[in-house]
Amino acid sequence: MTEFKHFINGEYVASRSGKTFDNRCPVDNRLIGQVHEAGRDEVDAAVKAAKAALKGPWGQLTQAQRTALLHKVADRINERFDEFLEAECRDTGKPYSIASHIDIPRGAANFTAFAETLANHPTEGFRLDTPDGKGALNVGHRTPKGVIAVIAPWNLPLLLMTWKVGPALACGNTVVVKPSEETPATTTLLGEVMNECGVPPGVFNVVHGFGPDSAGEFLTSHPLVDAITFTGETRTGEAIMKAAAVGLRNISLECGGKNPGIVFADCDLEKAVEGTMRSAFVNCGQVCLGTERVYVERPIFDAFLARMKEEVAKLKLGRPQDPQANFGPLVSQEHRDKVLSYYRLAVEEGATVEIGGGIPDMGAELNDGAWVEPTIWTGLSDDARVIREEIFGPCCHIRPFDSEEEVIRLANDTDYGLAAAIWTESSSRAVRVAEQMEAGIVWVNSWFLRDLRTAFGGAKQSGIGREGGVHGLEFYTELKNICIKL
Ligand SMILES: NC(=O)c1ccc[n+]([C@@H]2O[C@H](COP(=O)([O-])OP(=O)(O)OC[C@H]3O[C@@H](n4cnc5c(N)ncnc54)[C@H](O)[C@@H]3O)[C@@H](O)[C@H]2O)c1
Ligand SMILES: O=C/C=C/C=C(\O)C(=O)O
Repeated sequence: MTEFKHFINGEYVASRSGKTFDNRCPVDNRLIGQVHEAGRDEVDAAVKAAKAALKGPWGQLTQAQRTALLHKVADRINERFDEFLEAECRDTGKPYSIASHIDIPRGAANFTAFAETLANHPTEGFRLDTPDGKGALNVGHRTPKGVIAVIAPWNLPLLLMTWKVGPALACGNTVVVKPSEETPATTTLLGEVMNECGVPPGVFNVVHGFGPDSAGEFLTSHPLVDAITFTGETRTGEAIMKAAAVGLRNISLECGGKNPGIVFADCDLEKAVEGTMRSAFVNCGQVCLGTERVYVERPIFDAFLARMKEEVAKLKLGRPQDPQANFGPLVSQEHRDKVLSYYRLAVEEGATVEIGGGIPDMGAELNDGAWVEPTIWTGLSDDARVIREEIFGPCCHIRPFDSEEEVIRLANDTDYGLAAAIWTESSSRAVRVAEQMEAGIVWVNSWFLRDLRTAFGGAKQSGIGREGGVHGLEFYTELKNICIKL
């Protein structure tokens, strides 16, 4: 039985209260271990350790030394690749075949990419004319923001946590991470890696627990936290924004989506099917950028739907270790209840269930797991809740459209604005439509093709701020202008 402790000031520590909660594997619902739940004491100790570390050896490192240290962290994750893979797949149930080429490599790359990008970013300078003719020089000088609270979700635990810890450390901050209560393993393991690499104590801290009235709330309301970066649901983002208002702390919020896929009749049908399949079903549909609303131009609607159904029927459900498996369970029983409630709601709202819609029979050993069938619906009205609310499961609704104008209106008719995917062989149409999408990220003839130098974030209720590349600098550093009179 594994015990997940907090990682504070370079040491694994238990909760003083002795309070723990169960960690279960969604493949078969077996108990993996016990997770210590942080109270205010542990959160306070972690934040104070992070604050103190800013003034310790970490704060004395040059940018080049920090960059080298973060490369070492990435290398060590890669050396311990199999342990990270095993831990991540045990917590989430996702197939090794997927986590081994997305989650774990990106977990390592998030350290190297941001260390390099941020180390090589020029500073701003302006020469100012003055009445005496001698002038002045303005130089932008960046310093770390301080202690960053990182609140992470469960769908891509290592990837989404390091996506924030990487740039935060590259900029010289210290962090206190609160991983999701569903997925404590890889964040805990990263503590060992930090120690092995010689990252000074207090630079990377982890506290476990839930959100409200638990570690999440204690951390985001702690007065010594200088800024909060969050990935998760929009409603949680609202709570975090309120917590950050006290003391006027900065926030970066990456929240939910209800992303459209737009398939034009002039697309390469096979490419569109392959991409839409991934965008709706990879990671059991638990990707914020995933497509839950698919709009297909009427002349190819029947052909597209038929091909999608064929491909869904071929998805291979199985244990993470099964090399053939490309579809795992949802993250938890609780999340399965939510997704199944939408499966029922879709029928009540008048959907035609084209494929799936229920619980698969996985056999005696796996039937207690959080499995659901990959599902396609048609026939819902545009105001159905299933069309408007984020489900975060392996499902999508496919609807025909007749004109570019109509599909732009439909795609944007949502409170969210995270991502969109457009499938067309016409580059002028692709650009025209992409420019009109109310979304932070638009893919043309692809999906989840990520360049870490680019801006990442959401429009409307999908978030506030942009991270990625140099964009994170605005959040992770304080920009000071130094004006030197000559
Ligand atoms: N935009 C993005 O980049 C992105 C990426 C991945 C996931 N997501 C979104 O995340 C959601 C799924 O993840 P989830 O269910 O873990 O999200 P969630 O909002 O339930 O939880 C995220 C984290 O917030 C913590 N939390 C909850 N309430 C809190 C509070 N009041 N104060 C402080 N912390 C609190 C949780 O314990 C967890 O660690 C989906 O909505 C998905 O779209 C967005
Ligand atoms: O579930 C959401 C996935 C987000 C992906 C990233 O943040 C990324 O690729 O950096």
